[in-house]
Amino acid sequence: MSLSVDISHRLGAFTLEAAFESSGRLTALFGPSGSGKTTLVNLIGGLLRPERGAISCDGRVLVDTASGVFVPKHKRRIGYVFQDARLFPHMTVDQNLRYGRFFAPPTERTGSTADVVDLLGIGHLLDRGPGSLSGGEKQRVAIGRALLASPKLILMDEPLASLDERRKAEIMPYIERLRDETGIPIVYVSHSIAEVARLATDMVVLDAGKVAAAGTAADLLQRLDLLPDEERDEGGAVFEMQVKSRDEAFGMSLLTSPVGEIHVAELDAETGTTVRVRIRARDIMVATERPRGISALNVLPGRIAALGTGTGPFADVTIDCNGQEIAARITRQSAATLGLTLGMAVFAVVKSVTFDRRNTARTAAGASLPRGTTSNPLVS
Ligand SMILES: Nc1ncnc2c1ncn2[C@@H]1O[C@H](COP(=O)(O)OP(=O)(O)OP(=O)(O)O)[C@@H](O)[C@H]1O
Repeated sequence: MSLSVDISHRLGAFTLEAAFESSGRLTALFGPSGSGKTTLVNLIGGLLRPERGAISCDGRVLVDTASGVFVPKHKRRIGYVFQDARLFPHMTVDQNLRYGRFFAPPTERTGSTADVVDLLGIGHLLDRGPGSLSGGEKQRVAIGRALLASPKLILMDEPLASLDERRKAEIMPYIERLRDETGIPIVYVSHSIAEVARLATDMVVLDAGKVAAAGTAADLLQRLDLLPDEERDEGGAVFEMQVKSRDEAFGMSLLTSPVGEIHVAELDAETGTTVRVRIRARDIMVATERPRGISALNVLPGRIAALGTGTGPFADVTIDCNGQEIAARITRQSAATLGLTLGMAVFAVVKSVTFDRRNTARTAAGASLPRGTTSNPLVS
């Protein structure tokens, strides 16, 4: 899919001026509260008409103020999933799903109800009313209802925001399946880096109504400068890795990745599976010599490709490992003590226990996150 946006729109004192293109399977709109994420989603969905500009999806013009085109929202074929599921309380789950189906023109219906029910694991809920469902189950039904309308695009506006961590973890695999198995592009609003790292292929960072950056999630998640202070600890590299072998006795898995082999603990995935792994910048230690006699199992040789020290207590070190960049966050004092300089040979040290389940996710076979894990020349 390709989504192309170039619009300006004023709401009271706030002005959104956004221009970006995305061809991702799941494009995250990320930014602090009030940065314009929902306004942008409403403009894409046709709930708002922009003062200036154009939006097109897969070459189909949804709005273009220059030529006077404005496709009304019910003709855009866009599925919406909101923070609250907004199911009809007087209907059963099955009736809610059928309601979604009603909006797909018969000739354009893709995917059977049975397939959607299976994809989202909601078969056992069909006769129940929304009042008896958990928050996560409601959201799965809301996704099913949106999906059954055979949309060309799905807009998800903070769909996990009202769920606790356990429910979030429960629903994430279904959003991954939606992303990997249906082929329907998703625009996903979030202000959680953990969510974006797990789900997004692409990312648009909004700040005060402007696009601060747009690109692949793998590239932008390493840009710690783009992240708000409270989320900076969550930033870091995201790679797809293959499970090479498992050591049942120790509960360990060995993964092959673009940065080298990685040992992780407690990964519930079979040999040969592709998993998406996040290496948070704050979980990396930097050593100028190969460490010996330490417990950390992952020691990745590399070179310093960028060094951001500034005046605060932290230093952001980008390490090029095997042609792939990894962001590390250490103290400025450590950077000074070690005498870190651009091009210096170093080792990135990562403890295996930092790869908990929150930092690993399954991906569909052949899913292609590493469009973003670009190869960068060594800076020396
Ligand atoms: N109808 C309106 N009239 C005036 N200002 C508005 C209107 N709707 C939104 N705004 C303002 O526009 C700005 C962007 O709002 P928007 O809801 O798009 O932000 P957001 O990034 O989605 O925020 P959040 O993460 O809190 O949901 C905010 O400052 C908001 O107060």
